[in-house]
Amino acid sequence: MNAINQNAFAKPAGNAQQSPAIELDNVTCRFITADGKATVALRDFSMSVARGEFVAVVGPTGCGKSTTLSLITGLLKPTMGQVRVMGQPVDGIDPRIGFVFQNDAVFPWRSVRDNVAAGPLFRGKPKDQAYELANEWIRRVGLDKFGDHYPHQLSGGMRKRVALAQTFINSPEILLMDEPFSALDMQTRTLMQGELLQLWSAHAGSVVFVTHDLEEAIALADKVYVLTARPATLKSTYPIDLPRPRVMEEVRYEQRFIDISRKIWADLREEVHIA
Ligand SMILES: Nc1ncnc2c1ncn2[C@@H]1O[C@H](COP(=O)(O)OP(=O)(O)OP(=O)(O)O)[C@@H](O)[C@H]1O
Repeated sequence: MNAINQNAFAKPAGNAQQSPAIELDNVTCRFITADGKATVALRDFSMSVARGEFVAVVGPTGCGKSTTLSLITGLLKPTMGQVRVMGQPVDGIDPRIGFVFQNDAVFPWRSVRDNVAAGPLFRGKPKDQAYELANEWIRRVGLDKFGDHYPHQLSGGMRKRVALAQTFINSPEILLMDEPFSALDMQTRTLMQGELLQLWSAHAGSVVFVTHDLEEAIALADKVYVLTARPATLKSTYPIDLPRPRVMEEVRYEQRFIDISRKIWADLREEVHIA
């Protein structure tokens, strides 16, 4: 992928006194299933993501990580507590938020170019401008030769690049990622992690990255949140003081990385066993 040094994330206006990008205050989220049973996914959970911060969320399977993202997007409302984005209570779908999920959100019947242009077109950009921007993003994610290809003609890693272009083209101030790379093989995954950091580091956006993979969380993030087994609440928070830029192929062999991994895993392991 080409080096990226232009703004993809919209720079938030204002100064350091601003509210955090995302705040969850004592949030509880309870689901009532069709047979009337209650499941508490999150309990009294608080989290704060600063503007420009890269936060990773880890926790045992089924604890409530994806639920956290759904609360930030406004797809779910908390049973108790408050969720704020840029200082305002969440109220419906916020166009400042972009998503990348495990499953590609590409339209299989559209070419790469049409997929990438879809966001700006939907937001009302004139067609020529939307396609000019799409071509620029296709180039930035290294898919110049594949603009006319369809998703089924691409590898998993290439489809993920389309997903990143589709998301970054909308200049999100907040990017929510739910195990975006977990379906990729190890090498492609490492490449994509590096590409994501390149995109993110050039901009002022905030990222919440949910993953099962503790090493991925540490390699990418400024801060790792460890959740408890369900009902999830915050178990601990770890600032990751590894210097940036980080080289994904090398960072996990550094002694500091190994020390941090060991510490967080000791914490996470207890919860995985409970789950
Ligand atoms: N819409 C829903 N209705 C009922 N229960 C739900 C709903 N969404 C999630 N849950 C339940 O809430 C709990 C938390 O789910 P969530 O998907 O947030 O966990 P997760 O930590 O992301 O899981 P995983 O690690 O397996 O991806 C699970 O027990 C799940 O079954």
